[in-house]
Amino acid sequence: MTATRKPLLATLLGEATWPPPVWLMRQAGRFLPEFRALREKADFITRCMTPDMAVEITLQPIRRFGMDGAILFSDILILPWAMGQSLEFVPGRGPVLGAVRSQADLDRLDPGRVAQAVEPVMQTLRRLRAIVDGPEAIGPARPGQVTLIGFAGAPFTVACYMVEGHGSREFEETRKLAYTDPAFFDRLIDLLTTSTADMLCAQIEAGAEAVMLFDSWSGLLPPSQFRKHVIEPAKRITAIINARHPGVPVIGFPRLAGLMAVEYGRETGVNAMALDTGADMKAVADKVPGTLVLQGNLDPIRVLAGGEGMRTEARAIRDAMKGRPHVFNLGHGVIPTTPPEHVGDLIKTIREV
Ligand SMILES: Cc1c2[nH]c(c1CCC(=O)O)Cc1[nH]c(c(CCC(=O)O)c1C)Cc1[nH]c(c(CCC(=O)O)c1C)Cc1[nH]c(c(C)c1CCC(=O)O)C2
Repeated sequence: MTATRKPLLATLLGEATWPPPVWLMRQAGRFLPEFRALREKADFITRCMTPDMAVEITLQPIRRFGMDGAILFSDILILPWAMGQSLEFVPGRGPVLGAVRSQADLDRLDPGRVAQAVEPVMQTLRRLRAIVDGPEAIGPARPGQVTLIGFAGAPFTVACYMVEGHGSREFEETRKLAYTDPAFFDRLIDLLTTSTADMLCAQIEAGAEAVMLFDSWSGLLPPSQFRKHVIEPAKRITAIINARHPGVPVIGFPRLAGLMAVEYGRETGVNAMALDTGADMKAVADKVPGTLVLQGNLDPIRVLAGGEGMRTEARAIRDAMKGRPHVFNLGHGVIPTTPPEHVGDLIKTIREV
């Protein structure tokens, strides 16, 4: 007797399932009216740190659409916050942090306090795992079908926000500092590499069945810096996870990396690589090992636009990946103004085979 495996987990472990499993980056978010309703009640960090709320927000999209994956509701900036960096999410502006630009700034942070600070997140995961593996169906998702995904920001992307102190298109201060004070920048990346690996392992111990490493700004780096600050840390984090939790898949997302994504996919040891909107999935598939699972990569604006154009493009991506392990997703997060019906239509389209 073999238990029916969860489609997303099976795919992340290398099985070519058909139709492909589907979930969407930022599926738990502002495009859902039920998310916006909870948003009135508490600020963002409180929502992340209150298990009742985080569990609810994680499950909202599953109840409506029955995606194959439930991604933990949290944020990549919870790690620096847990180390003691000041963090505020300012409506209309995004995250604002007390910039860390010197060794003295770094010395004020304490990785030793992370485990305790993120304990509510671990409680959220324990509760979510009990729910996804419980006897009750979650909306249209069948019982036992949903895979629980944990995540963290990759060291370079988290360093971008830590050093810059806010979002940016170019992160000039961060990239300049990597050149003017490489010793400091290397220590920051090193600290983030070990603490990110620890946090992802803790998420797995709390119930995450797969983990994703978001490197949203990796594409800003030239190849030599990309190898040093993107590929090397991802390789170390994956090796630590593999050693402590063999068999738990790691998804890497080197966003905007262009051709360097191929090197990332070949060298980091990740089980799966998420591709951004600009990548030609088929062309990448031809250049990486057939065992590397690919995830992606419909343009989020296609989902905003909806209609036959969205369905045609979604089918084209799905069908081009047939026969190889593929997780259907977007090339970046769901746009907050996306009509929820478009998301429902997309999930139905992927599964219509
Ligand atoms: C760079 C980055 C961040 N956070 C994240 C990334 C990497 C992915 C990407 O490139 O989008 C990752 C993230 N952020 C959030 C999740 C939760 C799970 C999910 O994907 O649904 C995940 C996986 C919730 C969130 N994180 C944030 C929100 C919106 C805050 C709110 O509701 O007030 C959500 C739902 C806030 C956030 N968090 C961050 C920014 C820049 C912002 C402000 C901009 C924005 O609002 O989108 C940092």
